[in-house]
Amino acid sequence: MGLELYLDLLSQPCRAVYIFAEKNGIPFELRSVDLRKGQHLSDVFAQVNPRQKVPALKGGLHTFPHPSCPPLPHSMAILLYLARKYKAQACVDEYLAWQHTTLRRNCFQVLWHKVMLPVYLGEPVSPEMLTATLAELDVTLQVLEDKFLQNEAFLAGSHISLADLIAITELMNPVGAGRRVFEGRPKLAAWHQCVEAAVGEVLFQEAHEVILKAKDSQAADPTIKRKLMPRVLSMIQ
Ligand SMILES: N[C@@H](CCC(=O)N[C@@H](CS)C(=O)NCC(=O)O)C(=O)O
Repeated sequence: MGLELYLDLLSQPCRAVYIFAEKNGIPFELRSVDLRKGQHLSDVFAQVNPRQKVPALKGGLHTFPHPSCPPLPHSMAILLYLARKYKAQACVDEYLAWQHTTLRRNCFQVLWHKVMLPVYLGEPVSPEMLTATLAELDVTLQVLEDKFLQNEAFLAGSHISLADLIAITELMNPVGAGRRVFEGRPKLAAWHQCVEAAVGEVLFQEAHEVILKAKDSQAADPTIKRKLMPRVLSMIQ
């Protein structure tokens, strides 16, 4: 059985998995799961990932960890599985350990506070809350630049790695929400260019087309909104 990737490119972990698989020539079938239509809450998708989240990977797991194991539901597990199976693992553990509770959280909150809550779900966010969210992101971006990027071309040295892919797909959340994260940050801006060139402009743009249009999302249908709201609230806290 070949690999099946269940993705919505609105989602950062999905974009990281998608670019990684495409860039490394890993053969897979793309299964689209539209979060804004609530497709992740369908019974069919619950068979794939009982946690009802994307990304999810199915198939091709004959060596990891067992043929009958359930699909991998977590993007880090998927990326590490693909990296180990299909290419040498880069030395990025420190970055991965840091980013999940910092950059991931901040970028996700900026997208939701600036766009997804007010525009898509029609739930206003107070200016104080938005200011605090943006200030937290600024602090985290400074750490990304000073501690991880330093004066190198990429986060883990002179070659692109999973760390860069995960970080850039995170940063495209606030970019998609209209935040100019690279403005006034020449090192991060140069890194962005290096990562985009290494990924390839066409694939980079294709993977980010959805998030760059997130600002133009149609307001959610009330039935879908009712279904999504409890999960959204638990996700953005
Ligand atoms: N830690 C998981 C997070 C997955 C996740 O939160 N996915 C979001 C999209 S970014 C999702 O599917 N949310 C739908 C929901 O929870 O209702 C990973 O990295 O794969």
